[in-house]
Amino acid sequence: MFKKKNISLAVIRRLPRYLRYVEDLLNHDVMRISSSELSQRMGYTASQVRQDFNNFGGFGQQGYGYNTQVLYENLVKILGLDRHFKMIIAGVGNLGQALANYTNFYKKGFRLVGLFDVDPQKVGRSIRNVEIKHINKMREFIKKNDVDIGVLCVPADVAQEVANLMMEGGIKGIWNFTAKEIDVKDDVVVENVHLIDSLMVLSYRLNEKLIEKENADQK
Ligand SMILES: NC(=O)c1ccc[n+]([C@@H]2O[C@H](COP(=O)([O-])OP(=O)(O)OC[C@H]3O[C@@H](n4cnc5c(N)ncnc54)[C@H](O)[C@@H]3O)[C@@H](O)[C@H]2O)c1
Repeated sequence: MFKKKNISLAVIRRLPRYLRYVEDLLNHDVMRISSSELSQRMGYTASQVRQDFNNFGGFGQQGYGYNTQVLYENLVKILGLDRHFKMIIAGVGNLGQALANYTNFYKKGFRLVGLFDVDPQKVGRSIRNVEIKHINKMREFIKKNDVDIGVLCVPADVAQEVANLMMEGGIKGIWNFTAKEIDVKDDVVVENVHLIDSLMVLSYRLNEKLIEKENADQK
């Protein structure tokens, strides 16, 4: 359906932002947008937007721009959001519980089907009607339910061990929140998340502004 070539990770990382933006246009009944308007509003160049979309065949028409509904549907397909992936969380502590309670994942097609922990105080309790099971039940659960994504929210020192259990069950993708870089089989996809990286980028930009101000004050 779409041109499948080696799409750079930088392009892929821009797609969710396009989707969010186009979704917002649709919510405001904007049914059509030019690439220059889209780019201006998003802070990209028009040629970048065209290039990004051309990776997937391009969805615009010369002189018309983009039909926002068509663009939205294409972005959903490209991102695989129409597949409704099944997801489990291993480690139901502060972060695991926050993620389990975040209903927007469900709205985007990620279905939370299992929660796993070792803590006897947590096992048996439920979050949003999903029961927390002991980690020793996870491998069979993944197999039986054909789970796609495993979310790793355990302490770093057991991350690889828990990731191995996920892979033995046949998990296809791991969303790794731990600080540990995990080793995975070739057919398993890993996405590492470090909120602190984003905070450090904020710190960098804040620092630049403060330096600018300090230099201006000294003049
Ligand atoms: N990437 C990020 O931005 C980010 C942000 C916050 C936390 N983290 C990381 O996420 C992880 C969880 O953080 P937290 O604050 O929720 O910690 P937490 O201590 O509140 O929760 C950890 C949970 O893992 C469980 N656990 C321990 N060993 C286990 C095992 N072998 N199998 C299954 N469950 C097990 C514990 O019982 C506990 O419920 C940590 O590795 C932390 O560093 C990452």
